Amino acid sequence: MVDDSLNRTGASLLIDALQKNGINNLYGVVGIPITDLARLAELRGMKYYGFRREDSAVDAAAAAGFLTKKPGVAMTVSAPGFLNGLTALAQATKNCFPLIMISGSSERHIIDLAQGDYEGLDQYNVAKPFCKKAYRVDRAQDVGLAVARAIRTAVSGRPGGVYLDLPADTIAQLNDDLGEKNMGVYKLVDPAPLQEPSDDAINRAVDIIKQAKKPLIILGKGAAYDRTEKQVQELINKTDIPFLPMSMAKGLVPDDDKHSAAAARSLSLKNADVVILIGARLNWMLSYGDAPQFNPEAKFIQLDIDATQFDSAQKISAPLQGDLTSILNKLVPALTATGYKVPSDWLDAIAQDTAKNDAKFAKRIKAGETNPEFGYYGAIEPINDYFQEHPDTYLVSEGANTLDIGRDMIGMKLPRHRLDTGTWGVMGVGMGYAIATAVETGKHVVALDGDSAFGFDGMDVETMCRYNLPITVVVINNGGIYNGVDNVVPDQLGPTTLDPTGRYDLIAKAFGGDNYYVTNYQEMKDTFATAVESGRPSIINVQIDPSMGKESGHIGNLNPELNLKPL
Ligand SMILES: Cc1ncc(Cc2csc(CCOP(=O)(O)OP(=O)(O)O)c2C)c(N)n1
Ligand SMILES: [Mg+2]
Repeated sequence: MVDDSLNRTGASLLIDALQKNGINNLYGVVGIPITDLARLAELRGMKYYGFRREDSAVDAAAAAGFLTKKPGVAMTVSAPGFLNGLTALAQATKNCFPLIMISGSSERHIIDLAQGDYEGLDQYNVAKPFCKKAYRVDRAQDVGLAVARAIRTAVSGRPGGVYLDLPADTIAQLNDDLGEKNMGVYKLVDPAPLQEPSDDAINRAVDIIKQAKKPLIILGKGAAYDRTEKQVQELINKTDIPFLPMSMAKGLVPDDDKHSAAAARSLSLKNADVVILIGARLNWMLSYGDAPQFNPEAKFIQLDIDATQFDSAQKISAPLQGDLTSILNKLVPALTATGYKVPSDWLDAIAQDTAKNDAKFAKRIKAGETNPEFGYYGAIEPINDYFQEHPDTYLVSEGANTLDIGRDMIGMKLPRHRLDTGTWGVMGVGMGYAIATAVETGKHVVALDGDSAFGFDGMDVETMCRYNLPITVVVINNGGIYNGVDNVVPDQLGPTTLDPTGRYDLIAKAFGGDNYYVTNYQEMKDTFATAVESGRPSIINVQIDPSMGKESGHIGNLNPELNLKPL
């Protein structure tokens, strides 16, 4: 009798269930009790990517979810490993990225009697506030169903993070309760069912838009995630309605499309009389839709998969609930059938403001090429030039000034090619996001980091080198969080001070990657394409002047100012 007991273990059933549902990449940090589980996954043909810290691994799985629309899957050990992954689980849920975080855990009776297990923690209950749903699977026979539930929960409705609690006992437990044929593992049917809005809802929205004198479309990362580029481009081309992309929606419509209002952001928000939110939430990033940023008379139309997003901060005059593609497949023909076109004076106003702001920005960029105090503009212009020539390169970015100036300077032409710190502005997502992007797409990835941001997960440069991934990390070193000079007590290290001349690039060299060090525009211009085109893991350390950078970049207004006077 062939001993097929391994095939009936919880571990084997977990791997079968993931593979049967088209999931073949695992991101994690092993240890008790998941090391053999990871080995078995590799034996069964899955690709396991081992990281140096769990938040990077879970961030990687989250980015995989955003890029593929299938849940990314991360695995951690119990307690400390689980807790390290929790920030990334919460971040994925906040960003609506589909993710399943699986953590080894303890037997219920040991936890519930507080008997003090090795790395014992009530993870199932700790996880609940930080994810869309938490599930615990105590019996091997339930593993197939647990994976099915986790996948469906992660991708259906508003996507997000799901926690799957996997006690050590379940991993090795044999499933003797089901027939040889049906081990409880199956391929889900329609994990994320389409949801269409009613005709009434569509007509209500059309009636409002066709009266609009100054409409504006705001594209959120939800519109990028749901692959709405075809419908959105048609909507814009047929009506001429101008658009504003939020950062991870950049490229859904090419940033250089003539309908972009990005360079006239203030004017377009302040004057729009109808604002059409497509997968974008009226949260802090859009000043909750309040004046003075927005027109107090503006009417809001919102397209979202989750009705609870409506009226989160403003009255929504035309709520459209459903998956964005289904909504747009009804809305676009209904609106274009009316023959509606935006009045030319609105387009002219945006075009004039765009020309004025673009001219100012161009001057700042030009000056950056020769500024003796080398700064962000001279450092990032070569990156933008490269992306205009090679739009199928992916960009991951984090930092404050580095993030904000990079977002304004680097035009994207393709959807889902930019990932960044998202709704929460979490530092330390860069390496995980970059590694998963390289793994999932096979394309060249540029990770544009501030020196502080890079410090959160820089050890995963070793991971990037170990898998020999085509990632070019650009560390903009201004010697600090925001800059290297804001110090209130002279001659001592301040709260935002970092090493002003540190050589972050040598970290790549330490692990077999390539390293570059630039101190001016021309050196960056000569170096950047070489590094990316090499297809090798590398770090470019860009040494800029420590005086460069504002407190908190473009969101300094959020800081409670104490108006301190330096000594
Ligand atoms: C997990 C977490 N901890 C702290 C913070 C607070 C923060 C926001 S931005 C930032 C780094 C800014 O410095 P950097 O050098 O990266 O960029 P630059 O402006 O170009 O100098 C920090 C620490 C956040 N957002 N997340
Ligand atoms: Mg910095």
